[in-house]
Amino acid sequence: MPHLLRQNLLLPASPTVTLYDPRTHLRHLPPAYNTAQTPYSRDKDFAPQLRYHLELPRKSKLRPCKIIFVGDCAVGKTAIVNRFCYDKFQSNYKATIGVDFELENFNILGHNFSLEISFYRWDTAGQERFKCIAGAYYRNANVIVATYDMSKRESLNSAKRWLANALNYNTGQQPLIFLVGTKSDLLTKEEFMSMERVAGGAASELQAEYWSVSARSGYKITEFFQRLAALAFQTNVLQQLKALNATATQQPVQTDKSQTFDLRRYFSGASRKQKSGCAC
Ligand SMILES: Nc1nc2c(ncn2[C@@H]2O[C@H](COP(=O)(O)OP(=O)(O)OP(=O)(O)O)[C@@H](O)[C@H]2O)c(=O)[nH]1
Repeated sequence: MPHLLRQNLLLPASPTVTLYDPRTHLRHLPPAYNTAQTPYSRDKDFAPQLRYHLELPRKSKLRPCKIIFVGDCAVGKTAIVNRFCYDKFQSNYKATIGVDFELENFNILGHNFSLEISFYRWDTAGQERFKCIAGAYYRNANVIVATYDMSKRESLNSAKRWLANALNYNTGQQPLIFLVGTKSDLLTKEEFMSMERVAGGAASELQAEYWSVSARSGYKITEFFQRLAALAFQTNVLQQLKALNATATQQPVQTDKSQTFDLRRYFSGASRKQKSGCAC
């Protein structure tokens, strides 16, 4: 056990403490808002090959996940993020100027995974100077969250346009797409159900996963972010696994072609060699 020499006393080193937070510590894949209607996994758990890959001794560090929120001004983008990150809600509207940015750390299956969340405004008068950074904001998004205000039906059409614009900057990759209806607390039960039917249809067309939320009441905010983080994590790890497999198949290590290539044996063998100091 490592010791520290403090004031001539041998004291045990204090253990690294990771506080357990049920909001951000995930061990299973959280369900979709509507499990019958999602383009993504309907399983109750992560893909088996993901758990298998995470056990491998040689895997690269997980890249942070870039999430962009798009949608009309005042639909509630900032409020959703603030409710999840700080558990706070402000009823007075303060317009976002340029880009706002939040970092949220998850621990998924024992691995650290960060979400880089940003929301951006560039379409209002006097903010033309921010247009030049639009490309940087949109590009390389792992997740796009298109938001609309459930109490303003026209904002759903705007959300579709915002999403199309963001996708134009991400043609080389396939970001996860969510369509999120905000301010569900402002609707009666009938209005809510009617709006969900319309927006659910739009989400299917857009091949997006649909969620209704309320930053004011907190309705489905945590569930939404947990689902988003877990799906982004799974996509990230499976992409890494695919890249490793591609590299491994380009460098055959077996001469007997009748045997299938076992990635786990290959990497565990490599790590044993390293530990024993064998240079061959
Ligand atoms: N009733 C209700 N009001 C909300 C909710 N979410 C946001 N609002 C209000 O809607 C207004 C706009 O919210 P913001 O989160 O600032 O909207 P935004 O999309 O970030 O706006 P921009 O910064 O202009 O892009 C504020 O007055 C919020 O208090 C909600 O869930 N329920």
